[in-house]
Amino acid sequence: MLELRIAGRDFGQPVLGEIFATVEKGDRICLLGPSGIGKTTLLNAIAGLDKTIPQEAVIGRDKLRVGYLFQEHRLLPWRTLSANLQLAGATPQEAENHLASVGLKGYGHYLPDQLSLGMARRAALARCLAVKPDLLLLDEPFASLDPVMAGELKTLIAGILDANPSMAMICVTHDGGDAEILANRLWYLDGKPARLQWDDVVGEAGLIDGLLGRLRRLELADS
Ligand SMILES: Nc1ncnc2c1ncn2[C@@H]1O[C@H](COP(=O)(O)OP(=O)(O)OP(=O)(O)O)[C@@H](O)[C@H]1O
Repeated sequence: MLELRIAGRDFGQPVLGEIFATVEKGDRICLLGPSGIGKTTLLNAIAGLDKTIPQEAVIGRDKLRVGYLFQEHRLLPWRTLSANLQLAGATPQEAENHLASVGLKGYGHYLPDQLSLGMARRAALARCLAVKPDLLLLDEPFASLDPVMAGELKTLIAGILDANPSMAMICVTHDGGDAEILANRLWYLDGKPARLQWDDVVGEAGLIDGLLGRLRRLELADS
């Protein structure tokens, strides 16, 4: 459904090197890698937000609806949640339904600033759903949430993916444990410039244990 042929990206100094990969329907990819290595840069390139990356570098994106959950909620602060979702393409009823599906039933008339961090993150996720995405891009969706809220959001996202088996997801995370719950595939970005050092399908418990073991050893080596 998507083919990446990204030649690279630099910001004065090289950040991303060549990135070659494909994303198929139903792929649930967790994108891991050291802090500052270029994970958000790669997500922006995939989303088409980085205008320095030629369109031909991300083949198939023009046919896809993409929902992007940024690190900040990026809801329009002067519009209600329902109005924010309607701007993304939902009808008023669909907006209510999407909000209910993320545990915000009855909050359609709230303004983003009236929400807690966790609620705002879920409202932003509802806005992603309003796009009816083929591809969901999540940039550290659990960052800054307390463990209970993070756990609830993880379960919510896993439920959304289970209910939409053809939807693909790429989720940036620092936590290999997230991958155990969400991923059927792992990307590991590293190097200067950064490349996908691993692109592994998670088929069996043993394989994911092996991958997470490798990751933990790298984390230990880093610290
Ligand atoms: N707009 C920009 N202008 C200049 N440098 C940038 C810009 N965006 C990113 N960078 C640089 O590119 C590198 C990669 O940044 P990026 O945010 O993609 O990393 P990351 O892996 O997502 O980091 P983290 O895990 O800490 O969120 C960093 O050195 C960053 O300073």
